[in-house]
Amino acid sequence: MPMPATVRLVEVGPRDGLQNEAQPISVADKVRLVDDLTDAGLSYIEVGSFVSPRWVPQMAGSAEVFAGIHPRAGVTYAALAPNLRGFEDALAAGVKEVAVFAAASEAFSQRNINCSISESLQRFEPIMEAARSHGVRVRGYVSCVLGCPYEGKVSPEQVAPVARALHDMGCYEVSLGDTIGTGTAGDTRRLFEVVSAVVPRAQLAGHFHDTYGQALANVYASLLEGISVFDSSVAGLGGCPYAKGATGNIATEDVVYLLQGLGIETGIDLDRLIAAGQRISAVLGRANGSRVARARSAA
Ligand SMILES: CC(C)(COP(=O)([O-])OP(=O)([O-])OC[C@H]1O[C@@H](n2cnc3c(N)ncnc32)[C@H](O)[C@@H]1OP(=O)([O-])[O-])[C@@H](O)C(=O)NCCC(=O)NCCSC(=O)C[C@@](C)(O)CC(=O)[O-]
Repeated sequence: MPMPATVRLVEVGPRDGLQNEAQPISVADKVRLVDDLTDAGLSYIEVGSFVSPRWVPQMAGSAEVFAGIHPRAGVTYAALAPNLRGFEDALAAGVKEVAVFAAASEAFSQRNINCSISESLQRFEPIMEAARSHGVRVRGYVSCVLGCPYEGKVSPEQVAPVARALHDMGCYEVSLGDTIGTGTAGDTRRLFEVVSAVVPRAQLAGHFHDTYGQALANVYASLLEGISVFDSSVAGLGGCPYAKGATGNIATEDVVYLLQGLGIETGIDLDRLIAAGQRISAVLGRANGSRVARARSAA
């Protein structure tokens, strides 16, 4: 399988990254992060979520964040919507692209969105219908594709039908999430081999958390499988509120560095990206989770 010539990065730091922070983060700081990422050349930024504030308090101000950012032409600013209520709130906030999220494990589905996998898929149908009528594009996520915090090992055969269902209902792309970061490069290759039999590779994305330090290897394994879209988080921010012990996503800076070394263009300015990650890390009072950013900032 030839390596892709170009790669698109989906920046999930403002959403997947910040949703897991216990401390309050102001709307102004969130807006600044999104604007910094826009300036760094990211073409796709997941800005927030229209979910229940009881479940994920940190995403409560997402409409205000959307109102405050300075959108740039050609950049997609997206939000998560778990149900029709979330979709309608996103639409009212001017959101043009949403993501629905399912899981490959029943226990995670219950803990994350309070329903079974099949109920979640039924819940997404009215979102797809409303999205079609409003010209809103919908991306799909499957969580726990390589392991579940409650059920342990998850097989690619469990993932494939969920990915297929999202694709069949109209998600233009399905992102496969290693929520707890236990997957290895071998697991990742097999995952894409199996799932690509039901969803074309060009419509699959990789979403790797770095809990076990395998995320960059998993991106490389995915490239070998012809996958060309990856979710990542500036400064490696993040985790998942319903996956105890899960660390952040793979750091965007580290993926950009890997891709530059492979001669794969992303259009991202690494220096500006590092500056964005340093700024938000300072706001949060935590070490930058990107190895590249730490090395460059120490130099
Ligand atoms: C799905 C629900 C809402 C079900 O939650 P529920 O409690 O079953 O919902 P409900 O329909 O029974 O409603 C309960 C209350 O929530 C309200 N409500 C209902 N919907 C909304 C909404 N959209 N926005 C705001 N409020 C809402 C609703 O109005 C009601 O309010 P009350 O009458 O009690 O005052 C809840 O479980 C939820 O919000 N879950 C979100 C979980 C979440 O955001 N998880 C993190 C994102 S997924 C992730 O990070 C993984 C990913 C994507 O990154 C990939 C990976 O790494 O795996």
